[in-house]
Amino acid sequence: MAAADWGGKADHLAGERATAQFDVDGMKVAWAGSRHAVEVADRMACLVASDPVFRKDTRTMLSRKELFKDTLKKAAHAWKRTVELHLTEEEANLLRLYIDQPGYVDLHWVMFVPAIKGQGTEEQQKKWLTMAYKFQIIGTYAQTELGHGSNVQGLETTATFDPSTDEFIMHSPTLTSSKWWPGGLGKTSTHAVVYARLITEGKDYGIHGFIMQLRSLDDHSPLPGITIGDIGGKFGSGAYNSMDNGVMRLDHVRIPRDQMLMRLAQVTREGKYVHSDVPKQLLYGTMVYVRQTIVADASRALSRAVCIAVRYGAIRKQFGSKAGGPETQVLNYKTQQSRLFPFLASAYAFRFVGQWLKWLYTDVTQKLESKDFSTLPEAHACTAGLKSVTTSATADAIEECQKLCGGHGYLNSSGLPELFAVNLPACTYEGDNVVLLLQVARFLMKTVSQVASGKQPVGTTAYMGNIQHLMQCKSVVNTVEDWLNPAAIKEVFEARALRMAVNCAQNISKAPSQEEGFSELSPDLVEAAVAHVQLIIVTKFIEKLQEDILGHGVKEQLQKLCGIYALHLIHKHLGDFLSTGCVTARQGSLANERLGKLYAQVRPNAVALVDAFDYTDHYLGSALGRYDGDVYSALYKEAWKDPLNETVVPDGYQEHLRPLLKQQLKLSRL
Ligand SMILES: CC/C=C\C/C=C\C/C=C\C/C=C\C/C=C\C/C=C/C(=O)SCCNC(=O)CCNC(=O)[C@H](O)C(C)(C)COP(=O)(O)OP(=O)(O)OC[C@H]1O[C@@H](n2cnc3c(N)ncnc32)[C@H](O)[C@@H]1OP(=O)(O)O
Ligand SMILES: Cc1cc2nc3c(=O)[nH]c(=O)nc-3n(C[C@H](O)[C@H](O)[C@H](O)COP(=O)(O)OP(=O)(O)OC[C@H]3O[C@@H](n4cnc5c(N)ncnc54)[C@H](O)[C@@H]3O)c2cc1C
Repeated sequence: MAAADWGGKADHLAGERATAQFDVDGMKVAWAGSRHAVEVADRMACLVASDPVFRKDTRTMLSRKELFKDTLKKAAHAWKRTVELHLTEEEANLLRLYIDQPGYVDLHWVMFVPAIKGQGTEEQQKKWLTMAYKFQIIGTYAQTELGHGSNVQGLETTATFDPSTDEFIMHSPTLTSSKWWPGGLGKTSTHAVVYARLITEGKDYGIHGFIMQLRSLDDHSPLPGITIGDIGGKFGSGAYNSMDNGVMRLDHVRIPRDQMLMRLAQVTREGKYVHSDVPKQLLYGTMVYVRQTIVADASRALSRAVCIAVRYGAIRKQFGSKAGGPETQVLNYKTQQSRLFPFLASAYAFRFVGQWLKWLYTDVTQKLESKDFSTLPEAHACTAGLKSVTTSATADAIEECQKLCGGHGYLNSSGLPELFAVNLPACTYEGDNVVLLLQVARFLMKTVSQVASGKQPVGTTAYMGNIQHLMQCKSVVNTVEDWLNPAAIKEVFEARALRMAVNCAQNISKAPSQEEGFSELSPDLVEAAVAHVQLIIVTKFIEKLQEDILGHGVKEQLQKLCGIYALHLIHKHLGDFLSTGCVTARQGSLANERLGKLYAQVRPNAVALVDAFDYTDHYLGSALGRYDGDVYSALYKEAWKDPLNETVVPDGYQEHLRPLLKQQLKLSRL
């Protein structure tokens, strides 16, 4: 039966859209950041959706080889369209984003180019970036090794300077020093920024970046001394398997001295090591940059999952009234709302904190250019912490959205399994989330000790300066309505974060050494770091609401979402709030009561709130999340695309199924 026979072309969600109490166009602008951003995103999303080369509806059914080739085709076609249409950098980035298929180009643009920009001298940038911008070379970021990822200082690859030839000898001395994971390394990249221990005049100066050519620009074969390949299949069908994450071993490969990235440190012709007067942490600058972009990716991934689950929840009906009345939309169940609406609120919260983080990163970069390094530690803590909290929450939420969609959510055609598989590794890449939270905790412990010695903290830790008040204050909340007050919300989040940090600092000081104390207290430190990061997200949401927000009812909806985001965290982490004495049990239950009321107020706006993400059906890639809500026709149609349905009688019937059935039949007749 043809899919069309199951239903018409109507907008099955029209009724839902009619109940919205705000201007969806205005919300699109608030989400995107500006009218211009909405317009460019729309244009690029439509360009991708209307181009048959960018189809992805059968992606999960391709073999790894077919998928990889499809990724190469899409990347080449995207570049062709970029050149033909003279796309700006902003447009080209969006084009890549809406193609929605991880591939070598991500590493080239997101890591290789920024690493050279951040760590290369002007001369090096001119030489390498000119080629990289034209795709005459393809680059990756080769840091992680088989034996070490988190511990960057533990990397083993060596770069030994040979003054007799003015070259570095790049070498993998052990199996564990094999480069392992870099995206695009396996089969595509012609070049890489390789991180290795710099050895000159017999001394090991630690990790530095080097530009290496890996493959011939004529026939793509690996250069002499380089063994290179793909590390193998990864979690999920389709998903991150489009990326050729690679392994590489180097056997005394020589590169000219000027291929060491020399902005932060240099090796002279004679082999002298010279360090510039900049902090050595700038070597980690590319990671700070990418962590900041990952926060934006997380809000996008979360909003996609929420969009699918909300639209489907409005279509899916289960159980009716006892009197035989119509069945209930599953979105009307309070349990569904209490599981799903915090994710809707989180998507908006992460979006706004991501926009702020982008501003912070730009601000820090400008300061670094004028040799002001004072805000670098805060930028590191903010990017590390927000990357960690937003990606962990997003991965958990996508998984829960699959459950919220019931059985159909488990189908590849729901789009959710692939979305989960693609975003799950964000909890690990660019820094394991726990390792990054420990970096935040280290920053917090330093700040607490500075406060104790009378120094006034600034930026996202400024609240710690209010220590006298925050260590002993009691929440003013007395009624359900009091939880609508942003100042009351902010105060309890500040008090909780500060008290958790101070508790940790006090307990560490009782340990035999700072290091032992930090190690012993690390589970508590991770929780203190999470509390601090959640405070940042809540604060930035509240600050967003103080801006001019245009459009009928837009601000009101955002206020409700901000309330949901903050109050669901109080509900979820009530143990923290109670044990630090920031709220009483009664205030906790008032928060929960307020939350229930907010869910009810958001319910009629839920579909319009996900429409404001402005995603095309192509980008969503979900039979359940379609704009028109024609879910059942779509599921039915998608099923027939499966290769198993290419024949009515399956392959293998003659060899395995028929003989079995025949034999069993024969036995039963005996
Ligand atoms: C369908 C989907 C379709 C398409 C997707 C579309 C688009 C995708 C777009 C983008 C995707 C993004 C990326 C691509 C995907 C994946 C790529 C992945 C790449 C990678 O993973 S690269 C490898 C990353 N590796 C790591 O992150 C390693 C983590 N480890 C570290 O960072 C450090 O080693 C660590 C843990 C910080 C420890 O450092 P160290 O050993 O030096 O120790 P200390 O703790 O003593 O620190 C010393 C000192 O330095 C400070 N510091 C540390 N890091 C930084 C920093 N980054 N910046 C500034 N300062 C830093 C630290 O605080 C200490 O300071 P102190 O002495 O206390 O003052
Ligand atoms: C899909 C994907 C793409 C990637 N792309 C690239 C790339 O392009 N280039 C590149 O160089 N790398 C890349 N990586 C590697 C990535 O950066 C590392 O996997 C990451 O930094 C984590 O390091 P690890 O794998 O060594 O984990 P490990 O450090 O071995 O972590 C294992 C466990 O130990 C815990 N742990 C580790 N240290 C501590 C500690 N000090 N305290 C407490 N717990 C600790 C962690 O929390 C984790 O639970 C990629 C990884 C993935 C999954």
